[in-house]
Amino acid sequence: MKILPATHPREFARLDSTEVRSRFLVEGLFDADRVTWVNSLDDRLLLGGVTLAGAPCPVTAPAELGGQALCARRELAVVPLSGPVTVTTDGTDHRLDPLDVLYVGLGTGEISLDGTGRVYLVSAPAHQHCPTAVADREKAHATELGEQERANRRTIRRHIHTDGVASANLVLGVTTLHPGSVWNTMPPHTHLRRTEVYLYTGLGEDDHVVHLAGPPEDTRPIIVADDQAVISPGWSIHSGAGTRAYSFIWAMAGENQDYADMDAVAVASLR
Ligand SMILES: O=C(O)C(=O)C[C@H](O)C(=O)CO
Repeated sequence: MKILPATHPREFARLDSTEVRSRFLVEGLFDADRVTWVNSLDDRLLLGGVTLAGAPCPVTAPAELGGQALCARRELAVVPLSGPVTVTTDGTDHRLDPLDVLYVGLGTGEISLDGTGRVYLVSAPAHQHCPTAVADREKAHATELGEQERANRRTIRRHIHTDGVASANLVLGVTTLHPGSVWNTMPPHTHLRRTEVYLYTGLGEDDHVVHLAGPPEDTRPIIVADDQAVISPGWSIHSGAGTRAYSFIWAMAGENQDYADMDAVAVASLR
């Protein structure tokens, strides 16, 4: 498993683009038939992915977690990027369409995936059990944001959050850009109290997102392809412009679960 240690924000400014990519960009998550894991030591967010080909695929903990079951001290979100997919948790089946979300609570034993298509996994440490539940796309709390003139009209769906499917730590949702809009999260923000990961999807082979990362006064672009993720430590902005409309799955863990706990950054102050 690839492990991504934390980076000091002052060090960030000295990294070249290869080094920025190797520390913050998560690629190659969707191998066939077996889950690939990447562990960010920022808030111990564990990111996984697999491409299912019609056979059951167990979701087990990477060896580096110390030999216990994945949800022995963690919770998990399962998000099919294509599908449909059936997730079985301790003998119960949950059917998910693309961009539905299954929350899997602390203490769950056996987890397996079946179906076809790519499945994204996000796990965070948990200290209390919350019930396993489907947070489907149609029932998610949805907010419309942005303006056509700023090319940033988008729908933000919150799936795992304080007023929706409850969790101990993880907060997760899906933002979808309207056709013709390309900017997400601009004006940007930071939230020192939480790490956030964006997994961009729906771009196709030829389109990319220019994701902006780093302290607001010293940002760097990261060119992101379809089904790749970017880790944003609490000190980093996370915003991007695509070469077309797209969706992204945002997932956070840390000190609180308050979606609105953001430190806004003025566009004019960005460097
Ligand atoms: O488009 C947006 O704006 C977002 O989706 C913002 C994310 O939800 C986020 O960054 C939450 O901290």
